[in-house]
Amino acid sequence: MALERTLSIIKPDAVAKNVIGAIVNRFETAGLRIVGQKMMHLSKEQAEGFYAEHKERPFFAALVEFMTSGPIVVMALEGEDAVRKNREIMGATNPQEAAAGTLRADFAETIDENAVHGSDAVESAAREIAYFFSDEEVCARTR
Ligand SMILES: Nc1ncnc2c1ncn2[C@@H]1O[C@H](COP(=O)(O)OP(=O)(O)OP(=O)(O)O)[C@@H](O)[C@H]1O
Repeated sequence: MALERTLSIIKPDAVAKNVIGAIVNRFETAGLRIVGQKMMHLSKEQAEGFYAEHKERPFFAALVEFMTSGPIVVMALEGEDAVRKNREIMGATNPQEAAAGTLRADFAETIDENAVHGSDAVESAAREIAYFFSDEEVCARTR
């Protein structure tokens, strides 16, 4: 199985609930390693740029408003099959449909405030990691 990297975001609702550590623990327990991490408060332009593929969707303005409502934690995660594994740990986009024991089942209530983001493919992961991190900010785990 391939060693991959993926982007994870702990969204403003989960940061406000003070569950950063609980969420990080799920990733580490599943064997994913953090290779980049920072807290940011996105500007409107940064949030619009990140979610540009959704700009024609009816929920776009609300999504940007939510993502700029407070700080987030962005992480580059590395591991075997990291993209799929991260999405499995997150659960379905709509927390009402998320499997028991997933992050969205445990830490989110609604589809518009759903605790976490995870890249959906290796290609989008590379683009999304580069959106938030310079090369120097992503560190190889050498020991
Ligand atoms: N019908 C909707 N109503 C409100 N917000 C939505 C809706 N669909 C998606 N969103 C918001 O837009 C985000 C991006 O939607 P997308 O379809 O890419 O879901 P996802 O890939 O599961 O989530 P993410 O990209 O955040 O990991 C969702 O996480 C959610 O916050």
